[in-house]
Amino acid sequence: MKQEQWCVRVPVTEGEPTRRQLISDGILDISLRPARDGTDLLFPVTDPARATERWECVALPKAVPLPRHDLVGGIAIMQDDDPKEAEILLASRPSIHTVLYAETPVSGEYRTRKFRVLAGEQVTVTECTEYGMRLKVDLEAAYFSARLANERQRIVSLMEEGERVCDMFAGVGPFAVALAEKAAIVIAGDINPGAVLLMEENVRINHRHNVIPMLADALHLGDILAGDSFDRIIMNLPMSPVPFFATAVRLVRPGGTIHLYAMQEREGEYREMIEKYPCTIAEERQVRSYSPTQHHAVYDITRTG
Ligand SMILES: C[S@@+](CC[C@H](N)C(=O)[O-])C[C@H]1O[C@@H](n2cnc3c(N)ncnc32)[C@H](O)[C@@H]1O
Repeated sequence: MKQEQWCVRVPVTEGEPTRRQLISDGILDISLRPARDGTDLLFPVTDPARATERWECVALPKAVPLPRHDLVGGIAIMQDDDPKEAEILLASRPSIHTVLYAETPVSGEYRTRKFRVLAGEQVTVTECTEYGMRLKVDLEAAYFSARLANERQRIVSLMEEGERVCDMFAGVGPFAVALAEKAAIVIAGDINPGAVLLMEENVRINHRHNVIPMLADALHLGDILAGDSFDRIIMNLPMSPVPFFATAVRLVRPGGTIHLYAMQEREGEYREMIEKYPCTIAEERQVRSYSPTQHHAVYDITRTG
């Protein structure tokens, strides 16, 4: 659609410096495309006093603001229950196949949510990529959050080649598969059979030959893996890690590391509990903020004795 507007005429050779000047003066009309007339360019402006003439310019399509959402592979999870906005979101990128709304918060032993499809395909399954790793997820069947992607890479960077690793709450296997790049072996347990099935698939599609997915209650890992000891333990059950910490200490070798993830309101909240064991805290860091009062923290803990 064409629209008449005040314009500044300049030779094409002066186009770029003029465009920059008009932007810095705050008078370039960005809703219209600059026009060409022979060897001249006409920049639409909002200030008639700076214009040389009126000219017809083509209107640019307006950028549609997208509703707030999280992306996991081809699934967008919207924060509002709004099917009309969901259709806009679905149309915004060809890679989005489904738009979901979470009907419940993350809850229960499996840390899952119930979803309703607002637009697109009736599925909760998708595949995402994280630092080259492919992950098949089913957002309703098993917990998954893409927000720990950087944290997983931090742990990989701390590792030595050939470590023995145990991931006590492995979910669909994002830590296990990522850490397997450097580890000799990763034992990866979860209590949710749906998560373990997806983890097996993720191990396979990423061609890992050193991950053992295991359907197991972490409380029993001390007995299941009796006699084994590990260089590194991942404990990512941030809402309730305390009952499992004794098992983690039992599984890690002296000098080895436990990464304990915890949801906390104040810094150092878990320090006293940790220091009841033969352990020192090498580092405590905030991974991400979770709510106005809580943040997801990680304690890097060394077993001393
Ligand atoms: C917060 S999720 C973390 C999953 C995964 N580590 C990740 O980063 O995506 C916690 C996982 O612990 C599992 N879980 C809960 N209680 C458990 C238990 N007693 N033993 C083993 N796994 C458990 C849940 O099924 C869930 O998959």
